[in-house]
Amino acid sequence: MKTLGQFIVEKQAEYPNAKGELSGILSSIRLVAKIIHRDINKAGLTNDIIGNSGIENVQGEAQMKLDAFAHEKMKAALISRDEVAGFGSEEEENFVAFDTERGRNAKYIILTDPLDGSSNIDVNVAVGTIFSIYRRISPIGQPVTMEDFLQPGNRQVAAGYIVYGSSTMLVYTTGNGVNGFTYDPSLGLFILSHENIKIPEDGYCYSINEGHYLKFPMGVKKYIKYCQEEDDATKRPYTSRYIGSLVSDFHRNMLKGGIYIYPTTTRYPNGKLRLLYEGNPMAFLAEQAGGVATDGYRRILDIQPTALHERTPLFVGSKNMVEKANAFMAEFKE
Ligand SMILES: O=P(O)(O)OC[C@H]1O[C@](O)(COP(=O)(O)O)[C@@H](O)[C@@H]1O
Ligand SMILES: [Mg+2]
Ligand SMILES: [Mg+2]
Repeated sequence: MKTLGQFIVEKQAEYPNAKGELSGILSSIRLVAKIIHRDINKAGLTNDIIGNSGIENVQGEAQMKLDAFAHEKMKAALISRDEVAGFGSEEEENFVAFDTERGRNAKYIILTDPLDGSSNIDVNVAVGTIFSIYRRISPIGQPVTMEDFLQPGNRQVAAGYIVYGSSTMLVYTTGNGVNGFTYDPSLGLFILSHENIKIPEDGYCYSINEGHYLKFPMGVKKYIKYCQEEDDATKRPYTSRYIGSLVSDFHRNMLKGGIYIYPTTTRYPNGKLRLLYEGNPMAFLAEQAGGVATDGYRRILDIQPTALHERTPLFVGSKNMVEKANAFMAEFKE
């Protein structure tokens, strides 16, 4: 049995010239995971984190109480770190510069989706937390600026997610592979349970909200038809699996193989998912595990962001499946 703490000490050399700095941030994220795990597991008993918060978030979506709760816990945990200079969140319109002596001299910024899968909170279906870490590019000694947050995903130094499912897991990368840790509430520890995760090159399911089918790009329609036609004597059909939490669909596909697609739709002409705290961290993790992540045409990690909450279509998962879907997108490029 190896705890997250022991693993971090053992892998210190992996952190890009950040001896122990990233480990400090990860230990704060681990703390947040424990708090959210504890409160999610009794959510049904209280009204503190069930239901809408009563406000609309910057996305124009009804914010759930747990969205706000998770956001506050992440912010509180990170603002107290010597290593963190600022914070960008799905739940806050602008980034937050930690404008203190400590914050101005800190080296890293964090982007987060504090609670992913909000539509599932009240119905006891798995949800998650996503984080993405960059070194700042603005000069040390000053408050961070928007340019620190608008870096392409290929500049991430770490990324990960927590999935609050049948068990709570923390899965992250620092650019040297992907490792998964399962939380043992009886010990209060995250234990290494999935070392060096590699996503199968092919998989068994596609995760797409087919409610938008009629408005999907032709390439996506053709890919869905391809998945269904694969059902013959030699090959099991691809199964449709859509949980409605990116973290949960992504995590299953990481372990079993599969593809998650959220393309452009009428309601989301640029796709629904946000590039900075959903697309980029998941793309970094997928590539580190041998998978692929595109917007249907371009590598997600090469996209130059222009706004904190900009959205992107997302095709992510098993190499062969994403490449096949991209081939259909190219064939029917509109
Ligand atoms: O309900 P839809 O349109 O299928 O969208 C589901 C997707 O939206 C999301 O819930 C968006 O994330 P948030 O819950 O953090 O806003 C993803 O987790 C999920 O994959
Ligand atoms: Mg989300
Ligand atoms: Mg969210």
